[in-house]
Amino acid sequence: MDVLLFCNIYFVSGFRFPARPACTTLCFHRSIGLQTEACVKSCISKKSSVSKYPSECVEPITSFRRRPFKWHCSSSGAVMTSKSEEVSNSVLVGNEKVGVLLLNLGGPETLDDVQPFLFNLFADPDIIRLPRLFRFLQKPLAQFISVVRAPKSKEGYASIGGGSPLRRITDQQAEELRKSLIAKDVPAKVYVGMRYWHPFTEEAIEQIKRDGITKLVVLPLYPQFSISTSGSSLRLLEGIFREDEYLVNMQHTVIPSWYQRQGYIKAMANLIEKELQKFECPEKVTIFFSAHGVPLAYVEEAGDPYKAEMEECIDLIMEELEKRKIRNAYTLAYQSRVGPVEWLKPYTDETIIELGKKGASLLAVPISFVSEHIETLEEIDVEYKELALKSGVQKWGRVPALGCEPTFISDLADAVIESLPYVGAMAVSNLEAHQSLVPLGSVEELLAAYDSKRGELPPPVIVWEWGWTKSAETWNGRAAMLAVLFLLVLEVTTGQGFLHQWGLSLLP
Ligand SMILES: C=CC1=C(C)c2cc3[nH]c(cc4nc(cc5[nH]c(cc1n2)c(C)c5CCC(=O)O)C(CCC(=O)O)=C4C)c(C)c3C=C
Ligand SMILES: [Fe+2]
Repeated sequence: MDVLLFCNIYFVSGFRFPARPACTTLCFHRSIGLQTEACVKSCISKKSSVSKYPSECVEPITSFRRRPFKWHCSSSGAVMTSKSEEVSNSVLVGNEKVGVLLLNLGGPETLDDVQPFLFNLFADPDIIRLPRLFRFLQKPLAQFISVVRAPKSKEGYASIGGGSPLRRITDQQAEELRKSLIAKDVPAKVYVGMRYWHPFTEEAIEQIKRDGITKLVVLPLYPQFSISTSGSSLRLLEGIFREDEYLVNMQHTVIPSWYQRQGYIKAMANLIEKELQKFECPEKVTIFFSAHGVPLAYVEEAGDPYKAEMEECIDLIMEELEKRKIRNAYTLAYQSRVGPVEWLKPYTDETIIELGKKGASLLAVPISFVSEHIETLEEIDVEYKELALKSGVQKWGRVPALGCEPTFISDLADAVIESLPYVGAMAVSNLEAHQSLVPLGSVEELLAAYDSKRGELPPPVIVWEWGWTKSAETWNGRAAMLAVLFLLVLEVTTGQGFLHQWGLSLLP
């Protein structure tokens, strides 16, 4: 059986995030992203007719209270700096030192890094999710898949200069954010913590401890929340926090997603507007949003808010463009699927072919990530462009990733500043409640907040259905795994199993 298929069965069967009642603190914090009003507005005023995705909307959270406030450097009004390098990069509110932790994916810096990077990625239980009973297989499986996939990935990285630009760009973003915060009278030290490659999140945390940071804002560099990206990084962080005495006492807060922020939306609209001008007839161009995909089961079974946030984000960008009298056709598709299971649809390649048949001109907009990376530089700029031109697309263009675009960086700084008054507010109550130490609760609670309407998530497989159905596939997969496990145990304990009979005994 294809190993990826085998694993992907458990993308379906393994996921379950028990929903808990949405807590007010979670919703409250979402005010940093100005989520609810914007969402309702965008749902009411969907004017564009060519959107290919269902026009549903994230349910506004009823317990939300917008608390209008203006950031004052501290309640005492004092922002203290010191001459020492360590302290000069930190804001002291009273005696507190402030840090910002940017979370990102990380990428291989050389071709030799590719396989170990892939191993780290596939060893992540939020990327390949095995049921508890089979967790011991996570690392061997990750080893196998990473070795099998490495040659293809290496080709891609070789074609973009032999490594990922992610570390360089994220470091630049961190530096620009630091400068922007200083310019806004909020000096803070900015750290980068990658999930799958250097500098690892653990390394960033060690530095945070060495620097004696006492107030931390955690900011995933993904505009939209997904279990597989921000969720995975937050889960890791939660584990680190739980086991560390220093971190237990450090006040912190998390900005889980920020796609709805005005500054981000405006920055995206600016880039799109500028690229459209490069076409002969800008108004005839279809704006083609291409988001990184996730397996469908993440959204349908696990309640990942990623798809809903993506759609809302695009509505907000189109509304902003409309205000500028730009009323182009637009569409959203999902790219970069891995393995044979169903991912979010429509797929980018299939959509390009469809639009090519109509002779459209396309402006590709990478939407789920804020730096250039292998999937913009290779997949979009080379593979999809080639496919587009071959399929009849008239003209092709691509909007650059945001990188260090000033409006965007300034908005990230504003998000950090707006979150500061809440740093620690939740950590204390969490501590008292002996709950998660990452504010906004655990990832499960975070998801529950996004999923407030449904209350309880349906189990992955509700009832048995006859025929070639998802439930049949899942249960067959589970039965097959159990049978293999049983036979292996038999083999090892008795030395008389099927391998022995075939002359392939595991025992000497
Ligand atoms: C929001 C962005 C991303 C989501 C969602 C996401 C989910 C996801 N990814 C994989 C598998 C792979 N991703 C790889 C690289 C990669 N992924 C993202 C972003 C998201 N992934 C980025 C920005 C990058 C590129 C990093 C870089 O080095 O430039 C790779 C490795 C590259 C390759 O071999 O294609 C894999 C594999 C899964 C399975 C998944 C959801 C479950
Ligand atoms: Fe990915």
